[in-house]
This record gives sequence, C-alpha cells and structure tokens, in this order.
Amino acid sequence: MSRKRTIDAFFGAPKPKKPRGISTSSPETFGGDAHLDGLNTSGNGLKELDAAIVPGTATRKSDGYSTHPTYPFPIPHLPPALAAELTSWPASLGRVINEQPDLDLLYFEPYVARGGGSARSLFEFLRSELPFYRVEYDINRGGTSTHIRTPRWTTVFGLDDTSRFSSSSSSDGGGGGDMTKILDVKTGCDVSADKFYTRYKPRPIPKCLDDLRLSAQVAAGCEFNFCLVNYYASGADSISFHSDDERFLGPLPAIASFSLGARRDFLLKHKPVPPPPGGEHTEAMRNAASKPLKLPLASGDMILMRGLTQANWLHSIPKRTGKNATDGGRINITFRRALVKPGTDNYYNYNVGTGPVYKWDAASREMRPWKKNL
Ligand SMILES: O=C(O)CCC(=O)C(=O)O
Ligand SMILES: [Fe+2]
Repeated sequence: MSRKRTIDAFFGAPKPKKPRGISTSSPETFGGDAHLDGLNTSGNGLKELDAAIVPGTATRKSDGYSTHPTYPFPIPHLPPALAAELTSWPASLGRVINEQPDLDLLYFEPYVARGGGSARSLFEFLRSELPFYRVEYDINRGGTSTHIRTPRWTTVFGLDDTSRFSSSSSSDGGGGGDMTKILDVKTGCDVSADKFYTRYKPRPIPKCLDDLRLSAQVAAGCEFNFCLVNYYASGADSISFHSDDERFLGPLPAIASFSLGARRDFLLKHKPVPPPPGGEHTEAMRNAASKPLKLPLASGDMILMRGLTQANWLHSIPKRTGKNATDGGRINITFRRALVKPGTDNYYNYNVGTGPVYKWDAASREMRPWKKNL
C-alpha cells in the first residue's frame, strides 16, 4: 500500500481535535488499516434493568441452544461447569489505573478464573461455537479509495437502546416468525424496516455471551447492549490504534473488554494534545503529560475502560513477530452500550458485513467457510 502512515508521523504534527459526528468508522478506517500500519482515531454500548429491553432475552432457548432466524446456526449455552462457575466471577478485585491524565481503567487480573482451566475452556467453547466473519470494505478519503481487509476475525450481537426484539423470555420455545420483529422501546411499533436495521439484520446476544454480559454489568456498574467479539488467530492478526469514541456511544462510554487465550500486549497512548494558544508544543511537553502504557493481557483478564478514556486515549493490539507470532489464538469480547440506531448499523457493518460465515474447524484447527447442511 502506498499511503503508509506511521505513529511517529501522527505525533509529529498534532492537530486540534475535530468535532465528532456520527461515525461510520471501524478501527481500520482512519489513517489506514493495520496493513497500512496506520493510526486510527475512531473505532468500532442501557439504562434501567428492564428485561424487556435486554437483547439476550429475545433468543429462543431450546435444548440448551440459543436460536434465532438471524443466526446461521444454533449457539449452545455455556457448558454446565462454566455456567456454575460464572456466579463466582470476577475471580479477583479490579485494580484502578487512573494516574495519568484522562485515563480511567479498572483492571481485573483475572476476571475469569485461570486456575481450573475456566478461561481456557471458555476460549475453546467460544472459538468453536460462534459464527465469525472476515470483513472487507472500501473507504474513500480525499478522493482515494482504499480496500480494507480487517486483520482479525469478528462477530457481533446486540441492538441499540431505542429498540428491542419482539419476543421476550416468556416465549422461549415459541414465538416463531414474531421473533424477527424489532420494536420501538417507547411506542412498541414495529421498526424492523428502519434503514438502520435493514442493511444488516440485528441479532440478539446468545445466552452464552449474555450470561457474561450480566456478570460484566454488575462489575462495571452500568448496562451493556452490544457484544463484539474479535478472534486473533495468530500474531499476524491485530487491531490498530483507535478509540471507541463514536457519538452513538454517548460522551463517557464504559467498555468492558475480556481477554481469553494467548497473551497479547494492549497498548494505550494519549491522543495528540493541541498546542497551547499561541505556542508550540514540544515533544518533551507531550511526553511529560502522559506516558504510553503496555498491559500484557492474559487469558481471563478483563479491562474496563471508562470515564474520559475513550475521548482522550487510543488503544491497540499490535501484531507480534518472531517467536511470539504463532503462540495460539486469542479472543477478545467487548460489551458496550449503543444509544441510537446508527450504532447498530455501524457495528454490523464492520463486524459482520456481507461476506461468508466462518466456523472453527477442529480437525484443521482453523476457521473454515461454513455451509448449511441441506
Ligand atoms: O482485542 C482487544 O483487546 C481490543 C479490541 C478493541 O479495542 C475493539 O474491539 O475495539
Ligand atoms: Fe477498541
């Protein structure tokens, strides 16, 4: 790719922050993707605990599976041993990391117990049972079109705060066609045909992930309505520097981010700070204000990013090379709360897209295109 931008180049020329609009971005959209080695500035979201608006309750639960017309295949519930253990998580107290300007993290090391193999079995279970996608899309900037290949496997479930799935938990095993409807939370009107819900059909959070969402809500003290999953098959998979600061998440979004499987570095650095009025920022001034952070996230860890973090900090999972390149896969699960419809369309666009469905193949130990059994 020709338009290669580097992190150094980015920090060499800090610009005042642009006002944020509703973003249609993914972490790969700004500054090029990981192929471009670029630096992205914007990434890929409840209110009252009301069962009627909890996305996960819209799934039909039969014979230990979550099913829904939008799922390519049924998604099993957590194995009983994991489901029983989940009630004892978080496995450790969260540590606050807030010594730096605008940074507010709560770090659980771990959240999902490592001893006894819980984190590993949750990793294996999710890798085997979820549908994954390798999303590609084009971006157009300054008249130049760039084709982006997302450098990791992704999947997403959920629905923004304005809407709910038509059937509730009371119709488990029933519901039929009714379950495909999306209703306005306030009026109860059918909004399935809304433009933000038609490009991609929103999918309820399956029970196996919804159980974790409920646990994360208690630990975080807030509510989530979206679950995004990343699978990094090897050190070649990555997410470039970005912040999850889209307007559809609101001004101070809280994001609970779980790590399962291989250890990977999570890098954080402050966004460029505009120079003081009439003055020039020196490199020394920028460095004094904040230091980049590297958190080697291990299997079972959970990091809650909250407060001003997304507005002011960028984060990434860089590629790993050399002996660390092939140390096994890693799953990342983030729970977020999207407030409005454009958030739903954005998340499905960049995490599901229009390409084929893939599923983990235990024999070849890789993601393989999934075909419906006729
Ligand atoms: O994999 C991770 O730990 C980070 C994922 C992330 O930042 C994102 O999905 O927005
Ligand atoms: Fe992110």
